Amino acid sequence: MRNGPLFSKFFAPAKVNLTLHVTGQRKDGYHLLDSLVVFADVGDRVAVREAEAMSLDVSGPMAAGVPTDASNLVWQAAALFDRPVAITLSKHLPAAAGIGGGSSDAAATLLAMAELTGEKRLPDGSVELGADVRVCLMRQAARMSGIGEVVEPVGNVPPLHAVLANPRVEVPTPAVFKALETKENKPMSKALPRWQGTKALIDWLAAQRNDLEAPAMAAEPVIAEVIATLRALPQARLARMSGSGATCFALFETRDAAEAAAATLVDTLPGWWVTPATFS
Ligand SMILES: C[C@@](CO)(OP(=O)(O)O)[C@H](O)COP(=O)(O)OP(=O)(O)OC[C@H]1O[C@@H](n2ccc(N)nc2=O)[C@H](O)[C@@H]1O
Ligand SMILES: Nc1ncnc2c1ncn2[C@@H]1O[C@H](COP(=O)(O)OP(=O)(O)O)[C@@H](O)[C@H]1O
Repeated sequence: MRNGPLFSKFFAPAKVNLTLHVTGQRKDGYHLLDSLVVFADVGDRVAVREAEAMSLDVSGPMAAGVPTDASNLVWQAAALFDRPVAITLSKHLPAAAGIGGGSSDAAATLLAMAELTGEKRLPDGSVELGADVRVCLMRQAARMSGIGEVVEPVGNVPPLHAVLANPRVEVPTPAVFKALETKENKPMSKALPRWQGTKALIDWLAAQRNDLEAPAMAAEPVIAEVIATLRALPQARLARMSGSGATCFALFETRDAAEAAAATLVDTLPGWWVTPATFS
């Protein structure tokens, strides 16, 4: 007996680590993090439809190279529900890019499957699909700690206007963590400030870090070029890498400034993936 709709679809927003402090390493090798995470108004799209057998169709401008079999996280997420579905995944985010494509797609699939099946609880194994899946299920600004399993919503993050840029090099997350020299770095302040608007948030962010920037740049020197290029954009207030890279973001005080800067980059660097975005 079915107890949900025949079809369900969810947006899978890009996850952006505004800060990423690596504060230690567990015995099993996983790293302890302290990260302020936000979500963008750009992302992938996932849809699931009841079917006789599992299938996956991957399309969209960033589909090239994304697995179309059971190794895709959307397939693994849907399979946890024990109900065959036809999945369609429209890729707009670059893969292996530090903006959680796989984790956000997995979270969107879990939400779509829960709607389709009428399940109130997510199946065992859901958050183990990836370290970022828990925060991606929340889909709102959050402070993420532990190895990604501790997620607290942060309610007072003012909207941020940004340009996201990726030089189209894939950076494997494990290699970047492995190359990080100092594993024990300072966390963010215990209590986060109550930012009075976008400018105050950007000023505070400027004093925070992404500890994975240095090892990612050592592996892919073009990331330093991306950050320098973003920093030099008119009205850019801050440029930083997200996650383990190679996607970087520049922050602006207005959406108009972000859109104008993105248009300049698209013209001068046609080989890069570039988009204006608003984070919340
Ligand atoms: C670095 C972060 C920051 O948000 O983002 P991305 O660069 O992936 O977007 C995440 O912690 C990544 O999350 P995710 O990409 O889901 O990680 P997983 O697939 O679970 O782990 C990939 C590998 O990264 C390393 N890893 C991941 C998370 C963590 N806290 N410590 C680690 O050392 C481990 O080597 C692990 O095998
Ligand atoms: N739905 C998916 N989208 C992108 N990559 C996926 C997906 N499912 C599995 N992968 C695999 O996961 C790897 C990491 O991709 P992704 O999750 O986008 O990166 P990151 O860990 O940097 O956020 C890719 O190289 C790809 O082979």
